[in-house]
Amino acid sequence: MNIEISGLTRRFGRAQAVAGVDLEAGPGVFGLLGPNGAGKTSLLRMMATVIPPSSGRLRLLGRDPGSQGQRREIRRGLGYLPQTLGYYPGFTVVEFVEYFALLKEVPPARVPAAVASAVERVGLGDRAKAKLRNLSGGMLRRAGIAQAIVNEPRLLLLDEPTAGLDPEQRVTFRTLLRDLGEQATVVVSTHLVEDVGAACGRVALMEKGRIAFDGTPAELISRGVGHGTGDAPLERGYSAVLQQVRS
Ligand SMILES: Nc1ncnc2c1ncn2[C@@H]1O[C@H](COP(=O)(O)OP(=O)(O)OP(=O)(O)O)[C@@H](O)[C@H]1O
Repeated sequence: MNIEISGLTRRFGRAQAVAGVDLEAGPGVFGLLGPNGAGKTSLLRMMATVIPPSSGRLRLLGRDPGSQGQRREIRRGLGYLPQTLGYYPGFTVVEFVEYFALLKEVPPARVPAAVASAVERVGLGDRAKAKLRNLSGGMLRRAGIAQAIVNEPRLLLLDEPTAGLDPEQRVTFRTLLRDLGEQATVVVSTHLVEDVGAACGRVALMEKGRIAFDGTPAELISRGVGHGTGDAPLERGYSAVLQQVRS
């Protein structure tokens, strides 16, 4: 299992962002849904080794992120696209992705090919030499995805990756997600239920720091039959689960 989590919590002062999560995941694309403030980003940040848990057990790629040496090994096999990623405006796309490849300790001889492949996979091949300050918001998001996949991670964590992507790019991106999920564990936090239906084999729905549903998209759809509100079957499943846990 690439992710092994039990009883995981995270507090920020008085706010209980994550309130006891149990989760195991191997390869595949895993969608993380939930309303604003449900705790998705906090959970992803713990899995990305960016913040430590307040309590509970967390093992990533079979290792303990609480140990400095093992954390370093995890980071070599990890890709993370945060909700907001800082960009150096004067960097070109290639320079930006290369910077992350070096941070993630990709062997230097392999860096140029790894960077070219990541840039190509997100459809920025023709903008490889463009400065980041000259890219659109959606293109910047794609550069962010390129840095996340440049080390061919076994654990890929994407926080709202399709925000800002145009419909054509979103469809292309879902194909990339499915490809990546053949080998890696890919966790995608999103507000777009279409992404989940099209690309995820499994979906969890978070509410108030806990997982209120964990199953296949088809199972989530079936929860909404005759219940829930929404225009699409997944939206009805989503709202039915939320109505149930809130009642
Ligand atoms: N750094 C922080 N300091 C204080 N409170 C925080 C911090 N990060 C998150 N929180 C709080 O923790 C809770 C969960 O937030 P989180 O960002 O994890 O939710 P989310 O599901 O990702 O929301 P969204 O869909 O809006 O991105 C919220 O109540 C939020 O205000």
